Parts: sequence; C-alpha cells; structure tokens
Amino acid sequence: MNKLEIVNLTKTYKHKNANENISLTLNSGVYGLLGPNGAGKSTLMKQLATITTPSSGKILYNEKDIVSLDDEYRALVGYLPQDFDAYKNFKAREFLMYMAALKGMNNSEAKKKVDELLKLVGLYEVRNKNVSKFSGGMKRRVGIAQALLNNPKILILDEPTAGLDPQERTRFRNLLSNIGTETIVILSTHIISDIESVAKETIMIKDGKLLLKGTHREILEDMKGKVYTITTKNESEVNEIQRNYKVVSINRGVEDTQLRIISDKAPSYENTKLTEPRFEDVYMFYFELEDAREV
Ligand SMILES: Nc1ncnc2c1ncn2[C@@H]1O[C@H](COP(=O)(O)OP(=O)(O)OP(=O)(O)O)[C@@H](O)[C@H]1O
Repeated sequence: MNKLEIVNLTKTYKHKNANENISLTLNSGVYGLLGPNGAGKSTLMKQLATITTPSSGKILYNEKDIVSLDDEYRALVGYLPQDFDAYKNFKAREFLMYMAALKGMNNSEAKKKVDELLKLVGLYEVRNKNVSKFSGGMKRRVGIAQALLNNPKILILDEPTAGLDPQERTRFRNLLSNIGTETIVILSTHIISDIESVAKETIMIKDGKLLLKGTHREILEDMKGKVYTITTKNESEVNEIQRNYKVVSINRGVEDTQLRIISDKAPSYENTKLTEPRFEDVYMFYFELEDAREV
C-alpha cells in the first residue's frame, strides 16, 4: 500500500487561508498540481513535505498520521522546493554526496546512487563542475536528483520544469514516467503540457481551495459543449468577442481571424463551430487569461 490522505487541510498565514479545507486521496502515480500564482500549491506541498505544519486538518500515510510517523515518514519523502539552490561552492557530485550523508546513507551506497542519479538527470559528464557554473535548468536537475536520493515513496516536486529547455523537459517527463509506477509523485507547474503528458490525474486549486481532481479524460469530458471557434473578417466583431467572452486564442490569418472561446451558450456569430475541448481551454475556464498565455 502507498496511500496519502489529506483530510480537511487548512493553512492560515495571519488572516489569510493559503489552503482551505483541502481533502484528497493519492495513490502511486503522477499527480499534476495546477493553479495560478498564489493558489496555494507550494503551501500544500510544504505541508506534505513536513516543512510547515497545518493549522488544522491532517495528513495520513497508509492510515497513520504523519505527525506520529515523524522521521519514519520523512525517510519516505523526496522534496524539490520551488526555491531550491544547491550550495554554489560544491561540485555537482560533491553536493549530492553531501545530501546523501545528511539523509543517513552510507558511503558506498551513496556513491552508487549518486552516480546512477547523475546519469539519470544527464549531469554525469559535468559531475565535477561547480554548481555555480550551471545553467538554471542544470541546477534544477541537481535538485531533482537530490529529491530522488532516498528512493522516495512520495516525491514532491515544486515547479520541477521551471527553467528547463524543451530537451530537458522531455528527459524529465521520461524520467517521471519511470518512477511514477510505485511512487506517489506530486508535481506543481504552470505548464499545462507537462501535466498533459505525464500526470495520471490533475488537481486544480484556486484561492487555496480544491477546484477539481480527475483524469485528463474526465476533466475534458466536463468541458464538452463549452468550447467554440468563431471565424470572422470583421475587426470590430473580434473586439466585441474579446470583450464578451473568455478568449483562449486568436489566430489572425490573411483572409480572416479565428477566435477560440469558452462559453456556456452557443454564441450567435455566423461562423461559429462547437469544437473538442483541449487542456488549455480547461485552464482558461477555471483561471485567468494571463496564465493561459504562459502555456
Ligand atoms: N510564509 C508565508 N507567510 C505569509 N503568507 C504566505 C506565506 N507563504 C505563502 N503565503 C501566501 O499564501 C498564498 C499561497 O501561496 P503559495 O506560495 O502556496 O502559492 P502557489 O500556488 O505556490 O503560488 P506560486 O505559483 O506563485 O508559487 C499566497 O497568497 C501567499 O502570499
């Protein structure tokens, strides 16, 4: 069994609820945590990683409260914080060996694991280079490697793909699909395509509250009948549509302009077509345009 239960979790900072009454059950597999800035993703992850304690509610691992499991629980967790920064004066391998020692691994076990992970994240060739010389994406990969040192049963990754280039992102996705089978992986991101390709379920939060949790297919099913394309040659119509609807994208062609919009009711413009929802539409439906544009 590998089960995390989050029960009515609330975290209050001063007078603000960063998380409010969140209840979720998670089993092995990859979960994508999606939400705009300030939604409460990092706060939820910090509580799962025991970096911060809940104001109320509880977290159970295999039916036991993680507070009472204490170090036994921590030994099962790998965590990549959002603001992860490897100690700059360390070389990559040296840093991972140091982290392995902190996690209580013996030297020969650590050497084997560190080299394995350096290869896995594609940093083996540069293992003896100073982390300070690394790009943002390479530093992130060091962070991912340190989170994997103890073969975690629960892997918490706060924006793991921030700063990764497309090639690094693909490598990361492949890596995740290999570890996801026996580990509970929770990853937060603003990048919808990360979630589309690796997550078995998506958890969406906004203003600290759980909006929905479901498989890709379930979430898209809910959006059916709400996404339309409108094609027009009339620029004032384009402006009017932008004022009145949630617009996911605008394609300006030579002849005409096509808008992709979200609406509960069919718009009455001449060239309107109901279309199949995509994940970016879901994001747009629940969150705001500025975030959707980051995709
Ligand atoms: N230590 C803290 N003290 C006070 N308020 C905090 C603290 N940490 C988070 N908050 C507030 O709690 C809310 C949720 O923050 P959190 O960092 O969890 O969001 P997030 O979804 O991870 O955002 P982002 O995508 O920008 O990282 C925000 O309003 C934030 O300002």
